[in-house]
Amino acid sequence: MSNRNGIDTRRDSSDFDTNSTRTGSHDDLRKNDSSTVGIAGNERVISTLLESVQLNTADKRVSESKKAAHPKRVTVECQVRARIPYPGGQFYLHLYKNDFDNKEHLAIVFGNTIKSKSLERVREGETEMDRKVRGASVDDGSSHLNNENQKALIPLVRIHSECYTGETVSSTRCDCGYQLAESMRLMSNLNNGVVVYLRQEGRNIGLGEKLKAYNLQDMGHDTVNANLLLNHPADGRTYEVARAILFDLDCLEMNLLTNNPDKIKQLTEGDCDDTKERLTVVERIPMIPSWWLDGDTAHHMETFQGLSKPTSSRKNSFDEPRDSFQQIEQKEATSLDDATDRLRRKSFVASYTQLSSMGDSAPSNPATINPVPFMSGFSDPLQFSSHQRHVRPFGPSMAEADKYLYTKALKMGHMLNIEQK
Ligand SMILES: Nc1nc2c(ncn2[C@@H]2O[C@H](COP(=O)(O)OP(=O)(O)OP(=O)(O)O)[C@@H](O)[C@H]2O)c(=O)[nH]1
Repeated sequence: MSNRNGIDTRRDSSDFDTNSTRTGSHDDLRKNDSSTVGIAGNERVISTLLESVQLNTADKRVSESKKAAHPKRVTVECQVRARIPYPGGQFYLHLYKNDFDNKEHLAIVFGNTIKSKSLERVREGETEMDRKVRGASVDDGSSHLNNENQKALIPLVRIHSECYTGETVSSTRCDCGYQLAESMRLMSNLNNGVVVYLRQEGRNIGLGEKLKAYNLQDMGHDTVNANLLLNHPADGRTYEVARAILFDLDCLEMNLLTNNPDKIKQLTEGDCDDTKERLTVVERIPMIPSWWLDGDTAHHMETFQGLSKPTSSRKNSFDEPRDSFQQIEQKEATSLDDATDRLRRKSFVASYTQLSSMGDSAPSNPATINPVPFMSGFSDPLQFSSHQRHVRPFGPSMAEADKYLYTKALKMGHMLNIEQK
């Protein structure tokens, strides 16, 4: 199968190699869906399926090394850039087209120094107004390329895969909403960073298949087995589009926010274009779930303060003087639109403090705790902006996300210290 640009978009068949046990998995599932044989009730079928899962996990490991050995080179073009104000400040949203798939991948850029080469390129026949409308600068487009400041700091980067459930409707089955909000908060604080937002819903199996996987998880399977039972790889994502976007944004060196070693491997493996330039991850910044840290004010920012060991001649953005937690709180609070929102925020923080101090006896639904004295009408954190809600999820409500995180650590090799929990 080729995409409209003639590029082969088929999954590498070796990635999804079938064997005799595997080919049966869909059928077995269908059998198990029937009213006579439930998945939980048939041990023989379960053990066959699990055997198949183990075999395929082994296949997957082999195929992943093959996948990484031949990274594709992809061309991207930024179509438009626009400023987006949000409760934590503002960023520049970049929308990309590419010749690998027909999805609109995005870059969420913080600070003024990171610019897209393809957006700035002068297009034939365009007027000044055309450039303004697509968000390009109105000089000849080359000034930013000589800007020494642009090269001064190593940006904080996150490669983030779309998760409608976690980000838009605040699912606590996974940590995706938190990861996106926390990355944005850190980048906003540094005023320097990029979230490459890839449309890879459900680790690239799509929302419909992910929802089926959720139903399998409700029958007792973990996130890896659920994917395999649906005949998908545990993780089918590749990162050549991300690599091309970072190259376009001139972010060749970066501090990368991730726990996923496969991302680092794939990102840094292939070259970007005929210049043969490659991306370098100067430092991996772990994504530690905030609810695993001690105390309600324990903060991601503090956890990697002082960790920075720049290996390049460029300055590391973490070496710059940085706001304390209280200053960040104040900055975020004052960026809210009006006094009412500030009151809501105080109320939210107070609720959170109250909940944390209750330890194990905390109710799983934070809305059931006593209204905080500050302004009881706004004590329900769900009334707060989704962004803020994701930055500080309530520990007791994240039990299912914790299960998901354990599986990522134990079965997918993600670098998460589950003893920290
Ligand atoms: N198939 C599947 N996808 C899921 C599930 N839960 C979350 N996702 C998707 O997983 C993607 C995020 O990947 P993760 O494995 O959580 O994390 P990661 O991006 O690999 O690693 P980090 O960089 O450390 O965050 C998003 O596209 C989510 O929609 C699930 O149970 N099944």
